[in-house]
Amino acid sequence: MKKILILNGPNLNLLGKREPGVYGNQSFEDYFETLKAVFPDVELHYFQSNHEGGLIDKIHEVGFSFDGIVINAGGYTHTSIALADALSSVTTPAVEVHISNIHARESFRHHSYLTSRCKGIIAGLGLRGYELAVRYFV
Ligand SMILES: O=C(O)[C@@H]1C=C(O)[C@@H](O)[C@H](O)C1
Repeated sequence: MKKILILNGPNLNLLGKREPGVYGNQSFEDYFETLKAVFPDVELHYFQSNHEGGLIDKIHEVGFSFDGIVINAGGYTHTSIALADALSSVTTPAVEVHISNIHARESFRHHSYLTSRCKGIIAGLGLRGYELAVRYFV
């Protein structure tokens, strides 16, 4: 059975309440239940942290045994060389996801330190982007 980690960064614990016009009105916990039903034969794991080091530790934890990482690093996408290095340090491939279209937003969101360390990026498709990213690995 394929093992996939969905890794969410800062402020994504507030999905459903946080800027619903941008990020939607569904919590990730609710969405994750739907996602597990879409992929009954995949071992889906979900971890969220508001702390850069917590995200890095999780990448180290799964990065030599899991089949894929789906990462939405939130704001750390645009700032974290350490997270980019963590993705480069492990063998598990990653797909980057953003709920919003970061290229249609403020210019500071247009650059990602992570994309060059990922197989690809899905942005602007809402929570559906996570499903599409998991589908890449199964
Ligand atoms: O669209 C998203 O999921 C990303 C989520 C965030 O929290 C922002 O900091 C990013 O800039 C965009």
